[in-house]
Amino acid sequence: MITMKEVWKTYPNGVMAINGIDIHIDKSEFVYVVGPSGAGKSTFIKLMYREEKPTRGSIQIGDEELSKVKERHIPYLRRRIGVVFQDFKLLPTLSVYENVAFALEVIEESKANIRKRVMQVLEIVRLKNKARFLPQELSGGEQQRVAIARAIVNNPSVLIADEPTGNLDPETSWEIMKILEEINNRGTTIVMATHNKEIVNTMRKRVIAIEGGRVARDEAKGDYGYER
Ligand SMILES: Nc1ncnc2c1ncn2[C@@H]1O[C@H](COP(=O)(O)OP(=O)(O)OP(=O)(O)O)[C@@H](O)[C@H]1O
Repeated sequence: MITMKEVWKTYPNGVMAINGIDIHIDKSEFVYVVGPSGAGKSTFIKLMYREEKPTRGSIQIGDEELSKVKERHIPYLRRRIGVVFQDFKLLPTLSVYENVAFALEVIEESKANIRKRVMQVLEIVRLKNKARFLPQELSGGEQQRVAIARAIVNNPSVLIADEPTGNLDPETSWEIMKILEEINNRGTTIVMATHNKEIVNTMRKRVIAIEGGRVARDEAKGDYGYER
């Protein structure tokens, strides 16, 4: 599903964030990306959704080579790769419904299809009853659930999450993890960068540890491994 071959990333200021990474992630895997601050986790993840381009090497998602995707085709790529961020990134003046529908509208779906699909995903994240609310009227956990709904509305094969529980309390973080696990159980590959030791150590999924821009550890039922 996701293959990185000899991937390197040096930022324009000369920082070498990723220094030769080779990994393969299969369909339906759930993978945690861990590592010390500044280790390159966000860069690794940004390369996967084509927010950054590698300086060298190839990244393939499904049968698509990311470096060959043209700028104008990126919205279509995001249809197959959903992304969730620590700070939710919802549009503040749009309702829950509109925030989720927006992702479909940019690729010109019909109104009837939009309505059907948006209500389906709001049901998955258990927010159907708050479709008309504005983001500011929701708790942090609810806002993150909207962001997840938006990320999966196009039924992507891969969901990428960069610290999705970073702004949430432990209980709310677990609610988010439950939803991500349900989405994973439906067949979506999930890659999640996190500093949340408790979640990683409880879930016992594949753990890729990045240190100094390289894979320091890659374990099938791994643990967090750092004091934090
Ligand atoms: N846009 C950028 N331009 C220049 N350097 C950057 C940029 N983004 C990140 N870096 C640098 O690349 C290195 C890796 O950063 P990255 O954000 O990938 O680490 P991280 O593991 O996600 O850290 P954290 O856990 O603190 O979020 C750091 O030295 C950082 O300063």
